[in-house]
Amino acid sequence: MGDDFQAKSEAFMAWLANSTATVNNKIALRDLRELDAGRGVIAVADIAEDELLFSIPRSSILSVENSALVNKLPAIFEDLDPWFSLILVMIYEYIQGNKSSWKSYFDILPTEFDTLMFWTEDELAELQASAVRGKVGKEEADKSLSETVIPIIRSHEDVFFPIDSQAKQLLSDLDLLALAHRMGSTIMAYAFDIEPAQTSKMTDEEGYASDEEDEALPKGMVPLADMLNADADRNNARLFYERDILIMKALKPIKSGGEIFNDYGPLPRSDLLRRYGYITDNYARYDVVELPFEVVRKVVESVAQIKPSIVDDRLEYLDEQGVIDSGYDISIQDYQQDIIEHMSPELVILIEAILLPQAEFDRLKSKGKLPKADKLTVQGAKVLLRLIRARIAQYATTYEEDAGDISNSMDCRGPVFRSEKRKRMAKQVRTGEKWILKEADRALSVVIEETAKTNEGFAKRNENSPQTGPNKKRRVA
Ligand SMILES: C[S@@+](CC[C@H](N)C(=O)[O-])C[C@H]1O[C@@H](n2cnc3c(N)ncnc32)[C@H](O)[C@@H]1O
Repeated sequence: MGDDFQAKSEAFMAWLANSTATVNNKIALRDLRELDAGRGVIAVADIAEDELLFSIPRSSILSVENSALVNKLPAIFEDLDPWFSLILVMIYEYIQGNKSSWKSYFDILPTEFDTLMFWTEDELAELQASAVRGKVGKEEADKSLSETVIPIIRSHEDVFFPIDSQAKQLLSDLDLLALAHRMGSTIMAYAFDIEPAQTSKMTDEEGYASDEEDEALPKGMVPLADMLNADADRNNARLFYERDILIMKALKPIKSGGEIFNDYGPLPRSDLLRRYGYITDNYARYDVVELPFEVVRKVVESVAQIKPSIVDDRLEYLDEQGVIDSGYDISIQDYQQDIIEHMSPELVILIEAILLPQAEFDRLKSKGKLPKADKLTVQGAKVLLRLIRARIAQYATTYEEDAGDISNSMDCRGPVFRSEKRKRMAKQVRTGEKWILKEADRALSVVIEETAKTNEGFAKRNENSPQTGPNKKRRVA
């Protein structure tokens, strides 16, 4: 079975060889469907650290810059963001069929996805109270694609549809919407942010760039570079941007037979599922639970010793100071360390600000100041504990109910039916989140008990600790 699959892989590699790409003969594109991992790149001989795996000319990248569409309709791209621009280019090139330079590449790109955008309501319900459900954005995507991409195609049908093709007659608006979703989801799971030949992008000392920096970069589909699967622990290759070519290099020695892995950055499993449609335990350490602002608000209102209108005033001030967010993350890690390390600093500030006596709050406000993010009082810890428990109660089942059942099937691979597989992945996500909440509950309870005796503030935040909370950064791909 799957000869078509193999033939397509071979045609793709032949197409690549016809460009000025170079591919090290120690690597090969392989069928990894038995591992439920589609295609992947493996080493067929031992590879040394820093060895070049392949290089792709910038001219082979499927991007706005390289597509004939930009010459035919330059004006449509003027105010269009990188996503919609690349979606349009991909639809255009796809519709050109054999006439597109990227035909062999399209032949190996997916037509179906397990990303959350394509899950049924029934499947999404298995995520229970995970905040990721609110991030799928299906309706918003339907609306924005229908209002931007489809009208552009319809008003330039002469350009988008080749005269001799049936596509114009055959593709209804609904078909175009489905095609736009397919291209959008391909971009989400496959595209790279293409750094210009001369980069001015700011990264921090760990090599992370802010989301804003990445969003500004044009997106492009980089053939072969996107055939690497990814793994947080087994990452052994990385793409480097040079003036005329992009180079994939080994970051460490790779043994013959080993898979070559990229890294998608420190993504919680919920986001891995949303963006890439798969999960592995190796990303569990990046899991977070979001405490939605509405839950925070309800809890602080219920515990505050002040009138609701005063709570509102304080929240307004906190908003001016940039403390209010749609949600606050708590992360996993090791609760032997200070619990406060794993809480969003803004959440601690918010809770402590609500608990302050009025005179103290007024004093801070008059100086434009805020309570310290590194000091949580016992009262603050109690509020946090209520918050954690309110969040736990939002999930339909308990950690214990879920955990027993997934222990032997954490990898979720193999020949299971698609819907069952999705539900099992959802269960892994929600169980990971419940574990964080359970650990936070345990750690807070211990700390409250111990520190209640002294009534001192506790849990100093280590100034050198990594940033947590809503402003997390992403590693440059
Ligand atoms: C950039 S592509 C990698 C190539 C892909 N396997 C293919 O056949 O086209 C990303 C997609 O590969 C799959 N994938 C990536 N890493 C994986 C892994 N470690 N295990 C299973 N699937 C993986 C996911 O479906 C993801 O959306």
